[in-house]
Amino acid sequence: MKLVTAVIKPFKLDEVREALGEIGVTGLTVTEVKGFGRQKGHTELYRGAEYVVDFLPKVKIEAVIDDKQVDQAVDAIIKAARTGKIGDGKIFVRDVEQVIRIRTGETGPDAV
Ligand SMILES: Nc1ncnc2c1ncn2[C@@H]1O[C@H](COP(=O)(O)OP(=O)(O)OP(=O)(O)O)[C@@H](O)[C@H]1O
Ligand SMILES: [Mg+2]
Repeated sequence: MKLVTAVIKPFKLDEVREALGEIGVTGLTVTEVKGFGRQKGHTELYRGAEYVVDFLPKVKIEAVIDDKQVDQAVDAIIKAARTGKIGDGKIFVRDVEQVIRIRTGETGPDAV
């Protein structure tokens, strides 16, 4: 199992959620976050130097996904979240050791 974390533009949340739903992703956690990438959010020129003036609002989506579906999920996120403009976001993929469904005690991929 992998944890797929995507930081995206907030207005793309619905499209990404739908795209993940279509490929059978069963659960998601969504958090409002702020961040910056290579352009360092809004930048401002002051005496010839660029200064960071803000973090930009983004939405972070976290989904634990069976290994077999990870590539499909990443593709779906890219397709739904991409505008082609700067700040479209990033996707991080990490290994997940264990998942436990609290109600039933199921573990591993059955609990996802
Ligand atoms: N290296 C990173 N580590 C953690 N979070 C990051 C990293 N890079 C980007 N992010 C998060 O993703 C958001 C969107 O990043 P963004 O798409 O601007 O990346 P970028 O590398 O600047 O690409 P682009 O040139 O397309 O804008 C940031 O606001 C930040 O929250
Ligand atoms: Mg950027």
